[in-house]
Amino acid sequence: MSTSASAPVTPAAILSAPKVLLHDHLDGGLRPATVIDLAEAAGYRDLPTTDADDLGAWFRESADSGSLVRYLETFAHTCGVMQDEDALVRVAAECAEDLAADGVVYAEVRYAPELFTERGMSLDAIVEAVQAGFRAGERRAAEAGRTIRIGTLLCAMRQNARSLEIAELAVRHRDAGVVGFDIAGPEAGFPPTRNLDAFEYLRQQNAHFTIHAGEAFGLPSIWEALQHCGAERLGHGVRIVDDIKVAGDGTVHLGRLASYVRDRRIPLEMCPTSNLQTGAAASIAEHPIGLLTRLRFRVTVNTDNRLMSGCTVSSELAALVEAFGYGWEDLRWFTINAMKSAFIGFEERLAIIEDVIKPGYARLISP
Ligand SMILES: O=c1[nH]cnc2c1ncn2[C@@H]1O[C@H](CO)[C@@H](O)[C@H]1O
Ligand SMILES: [Zn+2]
Repeated sequence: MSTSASAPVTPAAILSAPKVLLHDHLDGGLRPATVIDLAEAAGYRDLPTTDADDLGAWFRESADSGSLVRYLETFAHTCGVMQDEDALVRVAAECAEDLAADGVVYAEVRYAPELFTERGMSLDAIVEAVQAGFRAGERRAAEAGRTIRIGTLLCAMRQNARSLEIAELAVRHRDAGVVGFDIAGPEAGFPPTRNLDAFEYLRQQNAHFTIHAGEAFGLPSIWEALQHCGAERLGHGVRIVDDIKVAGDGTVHLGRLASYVRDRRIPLEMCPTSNLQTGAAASIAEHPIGLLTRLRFRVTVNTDNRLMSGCTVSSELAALVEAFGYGWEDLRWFTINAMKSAFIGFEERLAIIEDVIKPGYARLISP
């Protein structure tokens, strides 16, 4: 709860607060005008419109389908224009700039390299281009007075059978800023255990990974991700509420899996607006993030796809403030939860918490 001496928790004040983002897709965060420019440059002719405002609205409306599978169809157009080095560098640089402008101080941004090979780029060249773009964007943000650091996660697509190859790619580039691995794409019908060899390899390599689980499918997916695959974090993980019973008198009972997730402090990369669009939750007020926060699960707040969901970290936090009445202590808690759960080293995480996050919120809590 905010104290009387604190700054009011307005959207503008939230924008100024330091924030941490763990779950954001590079190919779900392009500027609409950039999609149009890149389509023009590459001779990509399938865009539904070449007006930037209309295109932004088209992405938001098309993704608002109530189904993950249909939500994912919109990525054909972003991936369609991300097939050469210049495009990848530009998209990654703009991503870093846009996140910095939103007040994000540390972000882990993910994408699936296998989706950018249509015009012949190699997987290694794709990773190098995106890394170069992130570094350029960090420099431009610094010139504009904002410090941001971006770590990269490489995704393998659940429906393809390339996860070991992508896991090896992630390990090959770990000293250049690839900090982890993920599997993404349609969840139903593609359980995480299809990729056991990749997860086994990553564990042998002391590498980090998260898994999209408990979004479009329920507890078995979360259980497999944790207990068969060894995921350190859960992408979304919202369906963990299926293992929590709240009685009429308010008494809460956690099943064994929910207890495990809370006891082990497994980070939940929650993405409220995205979940409304894919049908995983009916409204922000009814989103399980309210209950999970109250029960002190390790909740983090994320964007998933800024283009398709028309959101930023600040707007997601503002929506939670409005729905649940959160104050600065709650927003700081989400932010520190996220920083503690990042895939960079302990000392680096601690430095951002002590030198950036805590002083940033202290200014807002007692100005
Ligand atoms: O919420 C999600 N759940 C599952 N897969 C997703 C989600 N958002 C995006 N992608 C998928 O991840 C790929 C790599 O970035 C995207 O191309 C999209 O297909
Ligand atoms: Zn996602």
